[in-house]
Amino acid sequence: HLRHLGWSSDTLAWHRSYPIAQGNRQSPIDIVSARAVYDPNLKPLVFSYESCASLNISNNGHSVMVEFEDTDDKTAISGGPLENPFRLKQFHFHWGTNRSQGSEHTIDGKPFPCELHLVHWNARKYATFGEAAAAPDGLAVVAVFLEVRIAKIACLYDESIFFFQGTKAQFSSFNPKCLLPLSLDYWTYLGSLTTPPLNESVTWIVLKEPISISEKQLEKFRMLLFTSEEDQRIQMVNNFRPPQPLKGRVVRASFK
Ligand SMILES: CC[C@H](CNC(=O)c1ccc(S(N)(=O)=O)cc1)c1ccc2[nH]ccc2c1
Ligand SMILES: [Zn+2]
Repeated sequence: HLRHLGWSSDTLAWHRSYPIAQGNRQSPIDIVSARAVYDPNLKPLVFSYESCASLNISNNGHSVMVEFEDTDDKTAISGGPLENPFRLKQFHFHWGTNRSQGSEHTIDGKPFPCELHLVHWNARKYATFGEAAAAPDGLAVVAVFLEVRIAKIACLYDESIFFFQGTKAQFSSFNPKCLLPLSLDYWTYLGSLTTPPLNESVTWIVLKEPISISEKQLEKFRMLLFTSEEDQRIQMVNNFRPPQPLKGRVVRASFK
């Protein structure tokens, strides 16, 4: 369990095994809204999540993840900065020990308590997710901020399953459309995976409007564990990478 010195200090050591951690298009970043450039050529985002084929929900050791069947474009995103539809592979979350931290991207230096990532891949150009994850235009991840309000989102957390790393349970026909805010205004920039191997293969699409989560639901995430059954228990919290240098990249906005 020593490997869990705490995610945030781990992230500072990642460059030893993954030198790309100090690359030119790393994620997440702090989005300075005044420096984002409005691009009138950016198209609106289209989420075709109608027929949802969610497969399972699992604790993969660094987040809680819902995986989808991605053998065709039935659950895909198109439009926005993308040339063609990208297929939804999985979604997962990043959160903190308390409300003052947890998200990976920040807006004008402000973090949110939680951030949802909807991970899509370019199945028009690449044969497998793994292949797409290694290509500069292979992945598109939609980031949605979650803020704590007395509201509640569709309960994702099925009490009966996973505390421990490696647990997985059947979780069918969950439609992630209910995880999207009303406004689809977004910022977009070229970046990377925020966990090793940190591949620089992600077109990031960060929605401006957050959705609401209840404190109770956030507490449930914090009950998850990084560790497996036999290990000494370590709470899965603060599984977020801090903002990385922009290195000259421009963030475009789909809205004025
Ligand atoms: C290439 C990495 C991949 C495992 N990692 C991910 O899929 C992933 C996805 C999204 C994010 S985030 N937080 O940026 O949204 C971080 C990591 C991965 C690793 C090994 C593999 N073997 C076959 C396929 C395959 C895929
Ligand atoms: Zn993520």
